[in-house]
Amino acid sequence: MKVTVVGAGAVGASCAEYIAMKNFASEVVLVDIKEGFAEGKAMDLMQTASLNGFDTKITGTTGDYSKTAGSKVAVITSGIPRKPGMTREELIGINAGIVKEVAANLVKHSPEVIIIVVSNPMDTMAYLVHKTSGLPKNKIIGMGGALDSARFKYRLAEALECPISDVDGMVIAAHSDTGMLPLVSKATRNGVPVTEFLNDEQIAFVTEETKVGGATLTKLLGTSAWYAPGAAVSVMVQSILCDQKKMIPCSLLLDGEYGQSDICLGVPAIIGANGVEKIVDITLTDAEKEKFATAAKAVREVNGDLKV
Ligand SMILES: NC(=O)c1ccc[n+]([C@@H]2O[C@H](COP(=O)([O-])OP(=O)(O)OC[C@H]3O[C@@H](n4cnc5c(N)ncnc54)[C@H](O)[C@@H]3O)[C@@H](O)[C@H]2O)c1
Ligand SMILES: O=C(O)C[C@H](O)C(=O)O
Repeated sequence: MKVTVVGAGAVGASCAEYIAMKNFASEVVLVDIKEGFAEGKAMDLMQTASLNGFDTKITGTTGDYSKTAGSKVAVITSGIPRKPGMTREELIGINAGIVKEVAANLVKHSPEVIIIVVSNPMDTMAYLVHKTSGLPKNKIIGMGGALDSARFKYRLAEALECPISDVDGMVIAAHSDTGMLPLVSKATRNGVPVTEFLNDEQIAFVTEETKVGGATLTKLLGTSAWYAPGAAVSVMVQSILCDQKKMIPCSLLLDGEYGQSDICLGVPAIIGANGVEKIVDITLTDAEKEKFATAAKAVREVNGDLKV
């Protein structure tokens, strides 16, 4: 099955690379606006195929969406990333126009496509695609929670001084420095709540470092991260293409779930061949419910800046 990745920059190329390396898609089409850039990235990646042992065909195009026709999944990574000191929300002015136009082009050539939105501010960009693309709500999925949960597990393993494969945990709510909600109450090491091993100070550290995970990397790299974002997208694409029905926190259009409507926010969902198969309703503590509502309020304010 064919996957399109729009934006052949840092994140887009990383998505294509991880998808190809996992060998579950027949073709990945990279699209970029910069002349020759997607073609060059595709050729470079294809020259890793014999070395890395994959058969996925990677092609590139400068803006020719006819080459994306018949895509089962399309990933939108086009747009600008933040620089150190910026918030993701500051990117809305440039990225909203790009995301809206890209989504329209994708749907024109692949009316049945499932879109994964990556460009920031992601929750608002996912909402924009819902408002403008005409796709049903199960076919628009924002990527944030998969990445933020991976960062949560990284910080938990560091604090627990244990292998990452020992830990489990999930981050929901907004993909923003302040609106992320790492679910400490549900995080475990081999099924044992992490609260049995970590004190309040350690938990506060893990929580805060998870929330500012993207900002920390942006400060270190001078631009935002790409390896873990690409890997997170590849997990979501695989769950769709292989109908794995994995439970992944994603930014989805809510219609009463978690007390919110007409907004995209990170919630656990079953991701399979139909895109969003089901939003999973989990019990939150009162404090978590309050934080979820506060995150929703902030995202609503950003959504208010959209001209839709
Ligand atoms: N949701 C997440 O978890 C997450 C994670 C990492 C990055 N991001 C976001 O992803 C976006 C991309 O980040 P990056 O580091 O890859 O940036 P980048 O600058 O490396 O790549 C972006 C690419 O988009 C291309 N582009 C711009 N306008 C386009 C258009 N109209 N059509 C096709 N291509 C177009 C650019 O030419 C560029 O190659 C940013 O908005 C960033 O904030 C989100
Ligand atoms: O931090 C960013 O701006 C990019 C992305 O949202 C991330 O979390 O890595």
